[in-house]
Amino acid sequence: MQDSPIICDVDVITFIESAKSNPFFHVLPIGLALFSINGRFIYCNKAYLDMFDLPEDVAGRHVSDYFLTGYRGVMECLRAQEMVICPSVTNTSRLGVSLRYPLVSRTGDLRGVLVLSLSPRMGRDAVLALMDAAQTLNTWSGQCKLGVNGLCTFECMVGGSAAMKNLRRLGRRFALSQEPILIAGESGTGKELVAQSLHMASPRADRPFISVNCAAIPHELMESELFGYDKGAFTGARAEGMKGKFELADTGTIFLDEIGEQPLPVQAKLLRVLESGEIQKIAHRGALRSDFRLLCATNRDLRAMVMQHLFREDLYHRLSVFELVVPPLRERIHDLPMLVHHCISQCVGKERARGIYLDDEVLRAFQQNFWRGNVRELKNVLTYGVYALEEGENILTMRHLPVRFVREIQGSGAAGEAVQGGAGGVSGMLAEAGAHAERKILQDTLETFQYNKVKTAKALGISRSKLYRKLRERGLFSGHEKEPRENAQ
Ligand SMILES: Nc1ncnc2c1ncn2[C@@H]1O[C@H](COP(=O)(O)OP(=O)(O)OP(=O)(O)O)[C@@H](O)[C@H]1O
Repeated sequence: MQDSPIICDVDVITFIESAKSNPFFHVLPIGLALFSINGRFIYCNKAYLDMFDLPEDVAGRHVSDYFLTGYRGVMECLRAQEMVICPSVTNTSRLGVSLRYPLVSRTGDLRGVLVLSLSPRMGRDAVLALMDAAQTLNTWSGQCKLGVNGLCTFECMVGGSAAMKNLRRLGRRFALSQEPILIAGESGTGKELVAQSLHMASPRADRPFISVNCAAIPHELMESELFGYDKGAFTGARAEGMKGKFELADTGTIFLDEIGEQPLPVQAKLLRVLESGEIQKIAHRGALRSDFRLLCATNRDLRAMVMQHLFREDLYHRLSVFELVVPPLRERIHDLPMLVHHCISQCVGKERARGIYLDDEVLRAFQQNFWRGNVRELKNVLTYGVYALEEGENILTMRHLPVRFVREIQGSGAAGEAVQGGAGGVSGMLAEAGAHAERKILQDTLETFQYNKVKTAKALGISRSKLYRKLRERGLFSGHEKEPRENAQ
């Protein structure tokens, strides 16, 4: 797979004439379409027509006559002259996954767009595997592009670990439903990116995405922000009234970040909106309807909040029909090299990033660090490090990293081994190698059993409490879950 344009010497018309008369294109199970530089259909094979239920005489019609997101995809591919992957949704709700390549002649002239489409009905697993492959290649080639409206997509989210693959796999499936999704995970793990990716993988991808950070809104303003108000609602209100976020999200998605920060009275109103689909705008006679899809995120333990009567139980159950847990960075340390590459590229551009390396000591320290601030912390440390490089320097060493970060990892037992490197002679090196091997075994077994601690402990032949102890020693414990009592199995 490549992101650069496909260079074609073959005349597009000649290609179409031979495609039309070649039975191979009629039996090909992959949808294939060609668009002109104005976004008009030039050619579609049978699989494409069937997949999207298009008429046989579609040639000459514009992509926007039939497609919602597909339209934006083709036009973005023409504009940016880069590969664009995102779902194709027709205005009759037929769904496929499409890869769009710009066709450029040797002299650099844009000739059109070649679209390859796969139908989820052809085998969802095959479609997901293809999208994962595209994602991995995109990340490594530094070509990770945001979606057509600047939002992140699952293909752009960096990470090839089993945990991230599982997150993407479930996310793409859940995205197709209309039910709310609760995104849980520590701060800085990428919950907001997951929310954007869910929207982009949903049939509403071309519709509004309204993001609300509940922690940033004072409690007394929350109701008016979410549900809006009519003119003259209260002193200090805008004379013309204000649309609430739910109203703005009509036909699209509303994302409530830090949902755990909602005050109880607003939680009650939220539940009513979810159950009835009706919004009660302040000082408005009657109710308004809004067709929204709700996504929420939290870094708090909502179940514990329910027990403490800080979060409504009925709302919790309504929100958590689908729950996606974004794993902390230390539980997907295999993603570290990819993320490092991605963060440095974002900082200095992909050309310069290719020449920047981490020395072994830094790499070991990174692998063994607890990463309390997750990807956000990694990004900050690398940004500091890259700017601390002197002109002509290419290798990031410990002396380029923030003093606070270095002190922290020197203070933590696990990372101490990393920072001191082989300074402890043969026995130090053996201890380090042993710790490294143990960490790898723990990590691999956790991934094999999808982070199920009971199964992992059983497979390793140790008690659950010993497993937790080992995870903590090797910097793999998320601290999110409750630990079993000593002797518990
Ligand atoms: N898988 C990823 N690929 C690329 N960048 C990522 C990934 N995960 C996180 N990031 C980056 O890390 C930073 C934090 O991500 P984000 O804001 O989505 O986290 P969050 O979990 O919503 O945090 P918070 O709970 O504090 O709101 C962002 O700069 C984001 O771009």
